[in-house]
Formats: sequence, C-alpha cells, structure tokens
Amino acid sequence: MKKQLLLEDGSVFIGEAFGDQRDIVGEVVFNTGMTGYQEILSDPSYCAQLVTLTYPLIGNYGINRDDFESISPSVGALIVKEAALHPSNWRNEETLDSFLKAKSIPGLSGIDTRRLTRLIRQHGTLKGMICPLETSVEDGMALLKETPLPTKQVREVSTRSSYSAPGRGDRVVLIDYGMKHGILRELTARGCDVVVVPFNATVEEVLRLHPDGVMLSNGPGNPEDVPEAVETVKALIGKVPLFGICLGHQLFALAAGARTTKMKFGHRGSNHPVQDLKTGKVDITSQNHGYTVEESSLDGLNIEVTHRALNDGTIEGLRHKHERAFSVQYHPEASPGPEDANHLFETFMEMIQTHKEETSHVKAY
Ligand SMILES: NC(=O)CC[C@H](N)C(=O)O
Repeated sequence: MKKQLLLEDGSVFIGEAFGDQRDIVGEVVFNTGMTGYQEILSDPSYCAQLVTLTYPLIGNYGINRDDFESISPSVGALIVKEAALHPSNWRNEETLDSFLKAKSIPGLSGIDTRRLTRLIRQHGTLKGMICPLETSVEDGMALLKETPLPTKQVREVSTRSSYSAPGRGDRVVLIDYGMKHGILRELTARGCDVVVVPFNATVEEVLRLHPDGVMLSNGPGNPEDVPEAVETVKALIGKVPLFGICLGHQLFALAAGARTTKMKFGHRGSNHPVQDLKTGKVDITSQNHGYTVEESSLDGLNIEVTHRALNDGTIEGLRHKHERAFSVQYHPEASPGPEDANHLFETFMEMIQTHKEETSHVKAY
C-alpha cells in the first residue's frame, strides 16, 4: 500500500508501506551507517523516533538471532530507499518486513532518503508523520502541530525491576536508562558481577548493592526529562567510580552542574572521528545522539573536556577533575560500528582497581 511521509516544513515523500501498517508521528532522524540496521532498530535510544538510513539498500543480510541490542525494539518507524525482499546471509532468520510486522514497527520504502537527509541537515531534525495518501497536507500539518513529541521514553524502555548478570569479578551496578545489550556484553566479558537497576533507582538503592563501580547507560530522549536520574548521579559522584555512555554522559554532565542542548541534527552513524585531547589519538566511533553538553556551561565546574568530535568540535568526553568519574558521548560498546573505543572499558576496570586498593581497609602483608 502506498503511504506518505509528511514533514512539519510541508515536504511530502511518497513511498510503499511495509512492516506494520499503522500511522505514526515522531521526530525524523538519519543514520549514515552502511550496515547495522538490526542493531539500530533495536537500540532503545531511538525510542519513538522515525529513523531513516542513508545507505540505499536495507535488509540485504536479513535479521539474525545475535545482533539485537534489546529484546523489544522501541524505534518509531524505519524509512528506507529500498527494503531487500530476498536477504542472503548464513545467519539470516527472517526478512526485515516480517521482523517489523512481528514487532509492530511501521516501515516506508521507496523514499528518496538522500533528499530527506539533506532536508534534515538544512532545517535540523524535523517532526514527521507516516499516514495514508488521502491525508491532505493541511490536515497533516495541523495534526503534526498538535501532536507533542514524547518525553517519557526512558521510563518506557528502562527495566521495571532490578536483575543480575552474575560474575566472579567486580560488582558493577548498571543503571538502565534504555541500555544497549552491548554494554552488558562488555561488562560480563570482563567477568563483572553486574546488577542492572531501573533508571529511577535512588542513591541508597544503588549503594546498598555495594558496587565497585557504577555504569550509566545510553538511553532515549532529552536528558533534562529525567531529573530523578540526575539527582542519583550527583549523589554517586565521589562515592564510587562512575562511567557514563551517551545519555549517561549527559546525565553525568548535568549532575556536575553543566547544561545540555539539542543539536541541529545530531550524530548518528558508525564513522564519527573523535580525538582524545590528551594523547591526540583519534578513534572512529559509533554514535547516536541528538543532544550535547554545552561548552559554555563548563566554566568553573569540576569537570573537564577529554574528547572532541573532529567533524564539528562538540564535546565527546568528560572527566571529573577530582573524583573517579568519566563519560563519553559516543559508544565504546559499538554494535553497530567500529570497536576503536573499546579500551574505555579497560580504563573503567583500572579505575575500579585503583579505587579498591585505595579504599580497602584490609591490608595485604
Ligand atoms: N544514545 C544515547 O544514549 C542518546 C542520548 C540522548 N537521547 C540523545 O539523543 O542525545
């Protein structure tokens, strides 16, 4: 069935509906990765967003058992140039279309995704709606105007109750704001004894688990929409080593007194160069964010910039000047994308060891 994508600037794109057939309103964002559509679709940070992929053929290696980043995808919709009908790969289990149907995610194919992406780059991220051809542009615009974008996505995607991924190593409490499985995968691969807790866990609840370190996960939406999380992070700084990723990085910045702002069209892709300001070394990174820490808000605070995006100079990493806490705006867990930044998990593990040695009351003779 033919359907249209209406944008708030009045643009119309006509395509073929696939996957789930319902209509949907959301923020339209683009990702430039050439592969990784399964991880993108299942990354909870895309909750409620209409995601377009700039690579023109999507679904060609199908959907497999292994590449999920969450159990229940929460992305709003998928917009592509061409959706492959006959995937071919040794891991392929089903087509993109059947997966989107099973998970109630609307898809739209046959779209000039290059034109769409250029529009978003010019105007900034746009609100859009996938709806029947019969909807007039006027009615569509009115509906778009009166439909607010969601603000409670973290609540929607975070775990409702705590659970553990047991290990014999360091106890890491992972606060789940919409965690990608990749973060858990990296911690368990290092033998960590992980306890995943909900986004609104209090500092008392976290400390009662006697963590050796605390990880702040990625997650969807505006970091300012989760003030309760900021309070917890604020209270954790200085008590236990902290490592924040993406939304976790933004919450760490807010907790330290900084501000965040919405970017024009964000960073979403698998080849974003980021420079470590201390070593000068550049990592090619996986990214997915629409907000950023405001440079001017850092004056006089106890945090400093450690990493910067080479494409636009925005802040990509922060560290506390006196306490054991650091964060990055990009994804060291990759999935999808390059693993250049994976060493940051080692940095976290080393930070935990140093902290344990310094705070241990038991002396080894
Ligand atoms: N991947 C993430 O954690 C994204 C963080 C935040 N939702 C943003 O868009 O900036």
